[in-house]
Formats: sequence, C-alpha cells, structure tokens
Amino acid sequence: KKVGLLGIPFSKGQPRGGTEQGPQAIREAGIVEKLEQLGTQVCDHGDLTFDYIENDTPDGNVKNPRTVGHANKKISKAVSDIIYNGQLCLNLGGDHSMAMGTIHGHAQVEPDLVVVWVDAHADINTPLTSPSGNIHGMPLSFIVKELDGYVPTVKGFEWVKPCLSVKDLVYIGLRDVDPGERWIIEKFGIKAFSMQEVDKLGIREVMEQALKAIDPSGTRPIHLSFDVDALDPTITPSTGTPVHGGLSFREGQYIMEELANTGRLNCIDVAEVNPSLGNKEENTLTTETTLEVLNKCFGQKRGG
Ligand SMILES: CN[C@](CCCC[B-](O)(O)O)(CCN1CCCCC1)C(=O)O
Ligand SMILES: [Mn+2]
Ligand SMILES: [Mn+2]
Repeated sequence: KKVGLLGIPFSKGQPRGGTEQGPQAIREAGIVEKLEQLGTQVCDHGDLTFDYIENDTPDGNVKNPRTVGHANKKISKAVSDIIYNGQLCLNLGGDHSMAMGTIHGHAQVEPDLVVVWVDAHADINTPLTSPSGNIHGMPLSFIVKELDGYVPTVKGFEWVKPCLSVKDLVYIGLRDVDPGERWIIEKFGIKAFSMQEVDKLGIREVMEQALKAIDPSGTRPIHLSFDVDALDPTITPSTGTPVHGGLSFREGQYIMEELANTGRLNCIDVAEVNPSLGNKEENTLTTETTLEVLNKCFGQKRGG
C-alpha cells in the first residue's frame, strides 16, 4: 500500500508552542527516505495550513475552541481523501487534539475501524471533566458515541459526528489518568492496558489481549494514534506532558511490529513531538526514537 504522508503543524490543543514544528522535525529526521528504503512508496501531501481565528475566547473552560474545531474539520477532510484513495494515511503532528479529526476522517471511509491509542494519557476528558481546558486531553470525548450525552456543545465543534464506540477502543501505556477519565473508562468498560499491566503481563500478552479485545475476528481496519509521550521520557524527552515509567524502546517497537503483522493498519497518527521543549540532543533523540519505533509499522525487521 502507498503511504500518504500528511503534515499537521498544529499546537492549539495545548498551551506549549512548538508542536507545530513536529512535522518538519520528523521529516528532517528522514521519514520519507526511511519509508522508501523499506520499499514503501510515499505520496507526500505536504503540510496542512490552518486559518487564524480571532477572538477565539474560551467556551466554558475549553481553550481555543474555534481554532481547534476548524482545524480538525480540515484534518478530517484531508484524511478522508487520502484513505479514500487507498493510501495508508500517516499523520505527522502536531498536538493530540488532531486525533479527533484524523479518526473522524478515517471513519467516514471505514466506519468499521478500531482504534489503538498508545499514550501515557487517556485523552478522553470531556469539557466538563477536564482539569486544564486543553483540548489535547479531550479528543476522544468528542467522537465516542457513548459519551454523546455527556459532552456539551463547544463552539467550532458543531460539525463533529461521533463515530467510535468504546468497545472499538483500546489503550496501551496509560500512567497519568485524571479522575473523570478513570470514571469514564470504568463506566464504559473501555479496555485499558496501563503500564501496570505492561509490567504484570508483558508486552506480548498485552498486544495479544488488546487486539483480541477490539478485533476478535481479525478483520477490521486499524487506526493507531501514537502519542510519543507513551514512550519513556528518557527516550522521547521533547514532548509537552512527559511522565516517568513509560514504554521502553523495545516495547514500543514490539507494539508496532504486532500492528504491522495484522496487515490492517490504515491510518497512523504521530502526536506531541515538540522540538521547542528540548535542546538539540534531546530533539535528535526524540525524532530518532520516533522513527526507529515507527518504521516497525512499515516492515522494518529487527532481525534483518
Ligand atoms: C491527563 N490529562 C491532562 C493531560 C492531557 C495530555 C494530552 B496528551 O495528548 O499529551 O496525551 C493533564 C491534566 N493534569 C495537569 C496537571 C495537574 C493535574 C491534571 C489534561 O490536561 O487533560
Ligand atoms: Mn500523552
Ligand atoms: Mn495524547
């Protein structure tokens, strides 16, 4: 399958500037060359541009609502087009609020998709449970059908159609979950493999159980939303909300190898790379690690 590369230089889902430099940093680390070396054809769709919305005052406690809402409407359309053209869509972020648009867009073409959310965080606060008002901690709440009655309308989000069921979502890597998110995960029985399960079961068992939980028949299209802060901050330091005790380099690679083995990876987000938060060495380490983990999605074999 050809890979459709889409840059999403966006940062307004959180307060720290710099994630808009994520796409460039990952490109400069050689993502296109790496994919082509693996025999993968790459169609680079360039970077999306986003309109400046003035007077984007908070809606309730939600920050930059119109900017984030409008951006994700554009993201959704761009991803839909790429998937519709039969390409594997690789979205380079940008903060994780982009995943509302990428999953929404993917679901317009593949309504039967399942989501693997690899992250230190659950990113499922509603506007009412969020302690920060930063939308990168809320993207899933706007697209999960079962939360429809719990999410107030937010300026700029009128276009969103919930398109994901909680039974089609699985978390891997959780280690910093807010009380409201804990309540939602519990209430709706969302499958979640926190770092405790990773330690207890081992990553092999986690992947087996995770995929069996959301796709027992082994037939459904997979959307991977990969927040680089899922990995341990010692290997991806340049990110906005680092949390100790993350996935190791090898665990990250194993997750991607198992997803690649399904042959059903259709759409991949790479979120929360923030070059402005690290020094040169930290930024190089972050993008090199991201590439070495990500290339396992595209058939790079550790055994040669
Ligand atoms: C855990 N929830 C946070 C972080 C969301 C991270 C988004 B991601 O895309 O990087 O995963 C943090 C909320 N805490 C902030 C510090 C005080 C306690 C609450 C939020 O703001 O919702
Ligand atoms: Mn995170
Ligand atoms: Mn995230």
